Amino acid sequence: MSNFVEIDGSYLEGGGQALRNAISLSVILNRPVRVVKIRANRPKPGLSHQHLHGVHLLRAISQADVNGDALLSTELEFTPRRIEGGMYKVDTRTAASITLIYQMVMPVLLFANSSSRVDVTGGTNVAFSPQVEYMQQVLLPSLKRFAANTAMELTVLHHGFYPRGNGRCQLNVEPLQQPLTAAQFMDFGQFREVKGAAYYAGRLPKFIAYDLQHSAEREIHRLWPDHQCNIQVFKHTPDRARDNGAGIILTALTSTGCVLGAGSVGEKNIDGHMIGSNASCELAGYIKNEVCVDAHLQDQLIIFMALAKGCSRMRTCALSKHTRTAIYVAEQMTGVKFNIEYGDFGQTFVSCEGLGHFNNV
Ligand SMILES: Nc1ncnc2c1ncn2[C@@H]1O[C@H](COP(=O)(O)OP(=O)(O)OP(=O)(O)O)[C@@H](O)[C@H]1O
Repeated sequence: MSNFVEIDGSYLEGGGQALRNAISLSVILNRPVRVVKIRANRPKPGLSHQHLHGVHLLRAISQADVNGDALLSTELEFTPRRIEGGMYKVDTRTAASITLIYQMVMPVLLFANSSSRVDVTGGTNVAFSPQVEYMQQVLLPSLKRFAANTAMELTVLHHGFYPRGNGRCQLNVEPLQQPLTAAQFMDFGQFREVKGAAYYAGRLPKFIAYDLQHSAEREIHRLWPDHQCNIQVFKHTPDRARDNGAGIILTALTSTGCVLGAGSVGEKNIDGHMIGSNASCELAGYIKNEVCVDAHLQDQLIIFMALAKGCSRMRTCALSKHTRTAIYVAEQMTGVKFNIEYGDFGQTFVSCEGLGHFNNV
């Protein structure tokens, strides 16, 4: 009889995230996994470059046996061994999202037998994935709640955009000395300030970044005239970004240390006003509802909640399909149960008694 846990990649969101979480948990728990119907709900189903690079990176880290690791493959079997820290390098030669590759390895390397450095070349700011600044400013500080002394450091050496990529980052991870502890994201406290950056690079004109800045600041000042909203405009110099790119990243900070993020990367014929005001409206929604976890951080925290020792809780906005998918994968892989409750003003409360997993290597 097969000892693979089977994960249905078409469940709800039906994108790459089910695969990423399934393989990460497979490596951490040392449980072979078979993922079927990979990215079934995407126009081009199966593994894309980003997913394949992530799978190969985790294969190297865990000396896994892998079947089905080819571009556009819709089924993958992954049998890991142990988690080896060390130096790893990936060159995607595309604009594949660097942060989504990191999303796959970050939880794994916390349980490695030594320190790690993962150097990835690809896209740093690409659509439908966390911008690298989001990972630095929102995800990493939030993960500190699971392990105050977690040493994860993300450095951007070069920014890269769609379609060429050419971005380069380094992620350093120190392994945990004890299990992750349950994290609480329940107390919003008081809204303090909004910070952000409107950036442009390559041959794009300056006014795009000013449009992004003005429209975002206008919305925040209109709603909270007495609060600080400081959005800096800057140009990536050619030594920091070779190609055209522009976008905005905003964070709202609260008195209890919550960090909420919103932002967007410009595409062809970018309308700075529209993107800037969409980002600030998204952020304003979180602040008004006093949620502690934004719509994107939700799904990114699930794997850590499932692994931590004790009951983690989050107060967030409506659950995304990504989050429900992450919960499905975490429940199948770990056996933990997530509890979901609804508040009166559109908040959702998610809690979970985690595994308290620890790799004693
Ligand atoms: N604007 C954003 N800010 C932060 N995180 C984001 C943002 N947009 C998307 N994400 C995150 O990126 C991940 C995207 O997962 P998804 O499965 O859609 O991606 P994917 O692997 O590129 O797959 P696919 O190509 O199948 O969509 C999720 O974790 C989501 O929360």
